[in-house]
Amino acid sequence: MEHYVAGWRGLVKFLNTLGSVFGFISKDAVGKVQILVSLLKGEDGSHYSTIQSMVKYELENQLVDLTKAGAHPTSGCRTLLRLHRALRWLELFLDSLRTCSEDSKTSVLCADAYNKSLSKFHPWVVRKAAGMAFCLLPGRQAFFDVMNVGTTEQVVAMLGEAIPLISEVYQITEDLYAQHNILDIP
Ligand SMILES: CCCCCCCCCCCCC/C=C/[C@@H](O)[C@H](COP(=O)(O)O)NC(=O)CCCCCCCCCCCCCCC
Repeated sequence: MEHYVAGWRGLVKFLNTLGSVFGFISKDAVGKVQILVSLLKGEDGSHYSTIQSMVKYELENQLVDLTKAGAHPTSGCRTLLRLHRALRWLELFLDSLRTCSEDSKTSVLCADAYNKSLSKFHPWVVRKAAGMAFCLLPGRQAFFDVMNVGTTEQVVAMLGEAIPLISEVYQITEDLYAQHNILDIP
């Protein structure tokens, strides 16, 4: 969990460098990261050291709203699920950045990745706002420059190393949630 949270903090930091139009996205992600940190640092923190132990603890103690929103709007399971769904978007987006041609538009790649993943969990108004924000993404080269990794080849190589790790984390979480039937927490 500590590493999961640290990873998200790094992503949010990067997102913040892209400008204030992404503020509403960053704010939501920060809020969710903050919920997980509070659980991890709270008095029941020992149960939150791994995603597996969190799921077990919260389910065994009825700390999750399973069918309709209720007493536990900020459960660890619900909160992490929101970030988990966003991780799938990230995986698709980074993979398209890695393999795209020089003249590809990041806004289109980002919107395609979003439409294939996270968008299905969002209401119309959020989808619209996200679509508008995507249009303001820097172009491919400028985007690579802010990543501050080096040449395009170095960025592509870094993404080639990072994406399989993101996929692995995504898959482990997805399998765990599927096994406990908690992929639809409201
Ligand atoms: C680089 C471009 C960044 C575009 C980000 C794409 C994701 C678009 C997400 C739009 C979310 C809008 C904000 C509102 C979300 C919430 O309604 C919704 C549901 O929560 P609720 O059930 O508590 O209400 N929240 C979510 O789905 C969680 C969204 C978390 C988004 C985190 C995005 C982090 C982006 C990190 C970018 C890093 C790029 C790295 C490139 C090297």
